[in-house]
Amino acid sequence: MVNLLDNLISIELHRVQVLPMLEIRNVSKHYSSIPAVENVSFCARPGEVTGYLGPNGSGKSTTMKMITGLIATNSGSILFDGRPIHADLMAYKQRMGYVPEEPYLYTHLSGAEYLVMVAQLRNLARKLATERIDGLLRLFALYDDRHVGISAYSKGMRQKILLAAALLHNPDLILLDEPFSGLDVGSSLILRSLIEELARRGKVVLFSSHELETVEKISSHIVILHRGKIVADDSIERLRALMSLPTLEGIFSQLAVEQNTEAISKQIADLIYA
Ligand SMILES: Nc1ncnc2c1ncn2[C@@H]1O[C@H](COP(=O)(O)OP(=O)(O)OP(=O)(O)O)[C@@H](O)[C@H]1O
Repeated sequence: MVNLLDNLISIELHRVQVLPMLEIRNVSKHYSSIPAVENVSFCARPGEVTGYLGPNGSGKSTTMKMITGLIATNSGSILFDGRPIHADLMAYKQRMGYVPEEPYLYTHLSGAEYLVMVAQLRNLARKLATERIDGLLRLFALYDDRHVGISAYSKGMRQKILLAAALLHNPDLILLDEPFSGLDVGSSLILRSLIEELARRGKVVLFSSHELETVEKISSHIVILHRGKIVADDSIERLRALMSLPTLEGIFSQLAVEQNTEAISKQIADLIYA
């Protein structure tokens, strides 16, 4: 009986250990002498959607870029699956999909050509790549425009290409920096469900957004940054209970909005009428 219990515990421990987890430990970044991110620590777990929030300039994109390995930290460490990401950055990048805030695309390529290039960089087998690219282009409603140059794509179409490129290799870690930017209502609803579905299937999903209603609907875990520092790191339910506030907007306003928004809007209107 004891042996059986030991075995069960060891199987459970093993199961817990093999689940990939993203850990940010005391990470700081400054540009020249200006601090952008200060001593930030949090975890994003598989099966959860972690919403990363903060006002403009609070350090969200800087954190995302450090997690991708695109920019270096000044201090602290970032671990995935228990290993520092820089221990084998190439292997880590094969497991990561990233949608950047700015759409850096080769606009002289068509949507299909761009995805083929990404598939090659990801070392995807040709047949698998063709199937996935065709499927993603159809599902993102880009198939009819697949041979059109990206320079002629709308903002939303470019965003969908970025999303397809980030998901093509079925990554374990999905980093989405304002992924709803430019998407129409239908596409946003698809992306919302997709984020939830990918988390349900065990992916680690970290996404930043200013759309608090969406974040509230799909995130199980909320991290809020303010001036480069973490001011909240908890489940949405616990944040609501702890702060006795019913909505994420109320919680966010209390923790991270300093301006008197009504007064400022009135001042702007008064200014242009003067
Ligand atoms: N390349 C850079 N050089 C110098 N300062 C930078 C650079 N990138 C970001 N910063 C500064 O770092 C701080 C954090 O910027 P960051 O882009 O991470 O904020 P953010 O939370 O993503 O903002 P937003 O919501 O507006 O996208 C800001 O003060 C910004 O001016």
